[in-house]
Amino acid sequence: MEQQQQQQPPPLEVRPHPSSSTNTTNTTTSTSTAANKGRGLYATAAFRPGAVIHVFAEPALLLPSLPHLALVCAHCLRPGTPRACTRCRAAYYCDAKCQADAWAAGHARECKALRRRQHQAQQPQQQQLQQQQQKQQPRRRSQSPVSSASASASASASPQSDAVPDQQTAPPPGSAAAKKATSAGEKVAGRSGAELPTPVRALVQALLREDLADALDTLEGHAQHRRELGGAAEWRDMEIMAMAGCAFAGKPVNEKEVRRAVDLLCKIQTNAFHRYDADLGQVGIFLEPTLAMANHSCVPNAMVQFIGRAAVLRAERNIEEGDEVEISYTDYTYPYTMRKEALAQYCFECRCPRCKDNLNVYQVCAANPVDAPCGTSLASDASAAAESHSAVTDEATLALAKSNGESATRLIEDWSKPDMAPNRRIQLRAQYSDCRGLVGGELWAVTPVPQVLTEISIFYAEKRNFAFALAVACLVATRADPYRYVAWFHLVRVKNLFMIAKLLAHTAERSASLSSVMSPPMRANMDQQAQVTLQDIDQAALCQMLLHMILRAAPAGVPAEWDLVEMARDMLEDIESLPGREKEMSLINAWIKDPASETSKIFFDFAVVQQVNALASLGTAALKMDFGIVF
Ligand SMILES: C[S@@+](CC[C@H](N)C(=O)[O-])C[C@H]1O[C@@H](n2cnc3c(N)ncnc32)[C@H](O)[C@@H]1O
Repeated sequence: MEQQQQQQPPPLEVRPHPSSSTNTTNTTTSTSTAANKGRGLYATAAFRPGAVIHVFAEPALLLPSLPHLALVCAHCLRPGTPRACTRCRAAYYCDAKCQADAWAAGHARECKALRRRQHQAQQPQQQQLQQQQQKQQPRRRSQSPVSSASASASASASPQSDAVPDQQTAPPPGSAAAKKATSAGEKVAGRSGAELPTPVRALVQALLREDLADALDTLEGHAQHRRELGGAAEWRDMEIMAMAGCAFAGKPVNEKEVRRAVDLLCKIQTNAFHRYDADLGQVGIFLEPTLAMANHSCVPNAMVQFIGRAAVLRAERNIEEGDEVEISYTDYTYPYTMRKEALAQYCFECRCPRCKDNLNVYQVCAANPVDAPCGTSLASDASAAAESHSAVTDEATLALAKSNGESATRLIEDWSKPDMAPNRRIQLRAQYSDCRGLVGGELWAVTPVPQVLTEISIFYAEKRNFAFALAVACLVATRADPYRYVAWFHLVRVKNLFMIAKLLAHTAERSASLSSVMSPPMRANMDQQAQVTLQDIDQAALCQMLLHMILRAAPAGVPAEWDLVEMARDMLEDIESLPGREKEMSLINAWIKDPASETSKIFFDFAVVQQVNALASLGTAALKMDFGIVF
């Protein structure tokens, strides 16, 4: 199926935004506005929410990020225990097939280039420092950073020697910018191929592979804008990386090459996707030239999901033929100013409805409903419920969502700094306390409340208090997720369903013994409530149905390769092999066969929606007792 889709041209057309006044291939000078978004992707067919628009199976660039080099396969980016390429030791693969495919796709040249640099990186540090000092002198007289690179290029033996700061652009010694610049130099100084920062590694590939450089040439990079407005230190970082890239790729480090390399870096920065893994975080970068034509909106009608090497473009809302297909470059549930900061790296200001009126998640949910087919959502009436939520109807709550959402998110980021965490429980209490205004206003879906609750659920699970972990996860899945991510198949929602299913597997197999840190009388009271709630629920049936919801949320045609689907299938096999569940199995099978029948709807509402909501209520009680805030 994947191959079939791959052979088909995408049902998409690349063309300039209707109100763009210039040919955007060359718009490198100014910040884009909504009226000048450059080119965009336009649908040549209609798509319903959840439909796969296209599978981009052959990325031009797919690269693990530096911290994940030894944790994911360099060819398919799947996590595991990959083995190193014995020649360069800078690429790891799951198996011989991935290695052979990667070799053919370009690693052959990269491997050679990286090995060529290996012995230089092993030079004694002292010797490198001496070289660096010798080369500093003449460069201080040069006018531009690029020409300074040119002056020293012929003498340059390693990327480190090219990383010497130019005085014209150097910030005052000891300033914050100077420290940053030094660290940028350190990023590449004396490193082996296996230690190259991800953008430099991407650049090396672009310099070695003409197909990739050609693809990048057609893309927007905002080089001039970045140079003029990005700040001298940032620009010098780019040049240092560009020089390192040239040196590693075996190119002359002269003005022309460095300028081209900086341009390529800008294009990579503007057009590459960051690939996230639920457990590992940002595992790598992905770039495909057609997909790179998709513009941004904070109320997007499409989303990208990564499966193995492929990027799957799916409709998030109804898309009609001729509509522009827009995706979100950042998490659209974050507060306005934080989205603005994140989007600044793409050199434009977003003017979507969410940004224009600084709407909260409930307002967006109420105004932009996405229908959920029967048996797919824990809150299929979320948009209707949002319409009457005080975050939509009451001015004071609206203002609270705006101001507290912003301030609490920034406070929580501060608490997440390593030196601010004396103890995990204290940290979580402080973070929950930062959310007290939002929780008091029943604003469960407003960032950072769901994020803090998810951390609390993980904390409970780590403490083996699976009942409370489950209850808090259900709170997120019912009171937050359907409002902040309106599409029932959104990855965050599906992952939270999986978290609930995994926790249910624990609570079902244990007697839900709870160990919280609250006072003994409270604990006794709470344990009892938890026990009663859990006893009332057929945990195996609930788990089984949640797993089937995950299977339904997978993109059609490519489910088998989706990690979540693989894990859900494994768990389902275990549950379905349990003896003595014939009655439950026949009900569940009827629901799977025809989820829209009246009996199935009643069954789903009772066995799933009501049970998860009962657990969510337990979650609010658990939070009050364990993380309660004295007002
Ligand atoms: C990945 S590219 C998308 C394709 C791009 N429009 C082009 O013509 O090459 C990202 C760039 O598109 C522009 N862009 C994307 N979304 C935009 C938006 N909502 N408003 C204004 N410009 C946008 C910005 O210039 C941004 O740096």
